[in-house]
Amino acid sequence: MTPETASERLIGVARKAPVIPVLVVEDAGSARDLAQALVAGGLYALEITLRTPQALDAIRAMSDVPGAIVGAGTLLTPDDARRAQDAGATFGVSPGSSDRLLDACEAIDLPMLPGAATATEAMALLERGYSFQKFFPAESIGGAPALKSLAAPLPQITFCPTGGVSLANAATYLSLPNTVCVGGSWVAPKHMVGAGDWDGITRLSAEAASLMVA
Ligand SMILES: O=C(O)C(=O)C[C@H](O)[C@H](O)COP(=O)(O)O
Repeated sequence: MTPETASERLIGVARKAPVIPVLVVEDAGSARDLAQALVAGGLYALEITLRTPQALDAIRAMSDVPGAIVGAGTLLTPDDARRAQDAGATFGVSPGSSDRLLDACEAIDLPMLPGAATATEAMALLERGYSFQKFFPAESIGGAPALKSLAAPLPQITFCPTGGVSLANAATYLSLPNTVCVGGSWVAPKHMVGAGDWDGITRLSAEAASLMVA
């Protein structure tokens, strides 16, 4: 899959809801309930980070939840991309990018949302064909003002800011012309997942889903 096609497809996915939950799953046994709770609130694209031993099993468990569009985050290596796809991930997300990782995702047709933190990184990804990028770690590299500044010289890049985004600042990002959605872990807090508070997570999901995109 070409980078152009990957970005186009993922922007389509990103437009389905203003927030992509970033999930760190410790217990694959509750992954299905978690995905159902988020989808019930109106968030469909889910990013399961490959940061826990249970992540691939969680992707497997979530991938047949009706309405869920399951992706894998924290993809760092070609092997990560292959294992995530084998488990059922339909897209990949990375905090940054490397040629090896992007080559692998293109070769196996896994649409990829690669990360950029500077104009130079964003330009390199654009040169390769990725017009949809994750802006990471959003809050600590200048937040919405920094992302707004990138929109002036690079209006052809659309971003999903992630890292430090919360209900309190998401609307500011979503009002930017170059932001189509945000990523964040706040919709599935560890204590609520641990307690199996699925109604509570559906409420957080619905609150996030009602945020307006400019
Ligand atoms: O794992 C990845 O692929 C990442 O790039 C990092 C995540 O996007 C952030 O850790 C989410 O940040 P918070 O919403 O502040 O918890």
